[in-house]
Amino acid sequence: MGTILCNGQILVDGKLVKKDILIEGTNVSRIADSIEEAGHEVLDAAGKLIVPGFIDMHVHLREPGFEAKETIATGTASAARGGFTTVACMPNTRPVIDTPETVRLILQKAKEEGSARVLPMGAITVRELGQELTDMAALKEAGVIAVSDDGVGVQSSKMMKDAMKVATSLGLPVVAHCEDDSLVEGGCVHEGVFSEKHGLKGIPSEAESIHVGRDILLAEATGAHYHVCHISTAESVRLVREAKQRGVRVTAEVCPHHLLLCDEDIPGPDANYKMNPPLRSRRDRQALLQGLKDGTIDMIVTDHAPHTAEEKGRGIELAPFGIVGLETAFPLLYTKLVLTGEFTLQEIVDRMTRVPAEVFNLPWGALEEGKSADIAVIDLETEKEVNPETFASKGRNTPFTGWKLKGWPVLTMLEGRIVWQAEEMNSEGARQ
Ligand SMILES: NC(=O)N[C@@H](CC(=O)O)C(=O)O
Ligand SMILES: [Zn+2]
Ligand SMILES: [Zn+2]
Repeated sequence: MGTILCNGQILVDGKLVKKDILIEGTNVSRIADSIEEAGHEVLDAAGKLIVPGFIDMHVHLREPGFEAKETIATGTASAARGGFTTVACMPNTRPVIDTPETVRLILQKAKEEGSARVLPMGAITVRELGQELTDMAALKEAGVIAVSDDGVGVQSSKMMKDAMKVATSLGLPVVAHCEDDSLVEGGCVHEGVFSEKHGLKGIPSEAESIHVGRDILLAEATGAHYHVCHISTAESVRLVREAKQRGVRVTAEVCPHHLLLCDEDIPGPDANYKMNPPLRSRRDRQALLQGLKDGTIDMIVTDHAPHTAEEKGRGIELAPFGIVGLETAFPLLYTKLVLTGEFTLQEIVDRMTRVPAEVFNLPWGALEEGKSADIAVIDLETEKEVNPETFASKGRNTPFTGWKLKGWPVLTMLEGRIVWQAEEMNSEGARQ
């Protein structure tokens, strides 16, 4: 017996079209105007949007080592609630994902307890200390899909160049957290209007852009696929745009919070507005929107970075950087970028499905007959307030509390298995 998702709307060349979808086993077996076949479970998706499960190439699941912040079980449950079926997890765990054993542990846990598919990223350097390259061949063999020292920048140009050479020989993208430590020196927010007003140490834009520029040159020299993490400055966007025009293999991701907020929007010294890179200026935010629009920035990721309430309660200077994002990403983007007319629904969905799949050469991100039944069903009508108490994530650290949003995922399917289902999506039973 399969499942028929009936009467939902799918995106076809930018238009919403009503279709029935038959899911059998782990795959989509048929998409048609109407599927009347008897003997299947029927789920009524009337009026709902049906999209491929979202792919998030930048998530912190925190396990092993930081289970008070998040676990593979809670982080992937959070993903499922947000309509994500595939998440790439960053290696800044304890231990760092720098050995095949840790890769295997994560894959095993994800298989046993996960509500989303987990793709581990391996570290570039041992313990992310920037001193010695990891055994990338062994990491790849164990299942990593890319390498990254996310959480810190690779300070040495020589180390980064060597990393690119090895990664390229193995076909692994180099995913870079771009941050020059010598320019950061204890900053906690963007160096700009907010830092000045509150007398806080700022993080200048060049701290990021310098690495982007350096790494583009290194990618050009080595032929590496270089991917810029959480891009946040106008200068970084310009550098990526120019590099793409010259044919360098560079791709980039941006987070919803950088697209929707700037430092002027921070109401006060609240650690829920503290993340790395920080919320930049109004001009930077405009450059990110433009970069996403024109394809300079390829994809949207959350950089879901849960921390405990105790950690985030230490004040803006002492609290760790990071905010959660999986459960609010699509509603934020839909309400603030699609309903406002700045982006089309197709543009936003593509940057969360098809594009990350293409960039990282993954076989998911499309809703097609014969493909994996990774599906998100989304209610575009009901407005709800963001309430962190309802999150499946252990993290409550979000600046979006109380925002009134539409576009909430109500059902998520991973390889044909329902991994999140809002009450309103209860099955009507088998069709006779
Ligand atoms: N983005 C953040 O503010 N924090 C991330 C690290 C990172 O993504 O660089 C974390 O691990 O908490
Ligand atoms: Zn980072
Ligand atoms: Zn991160």
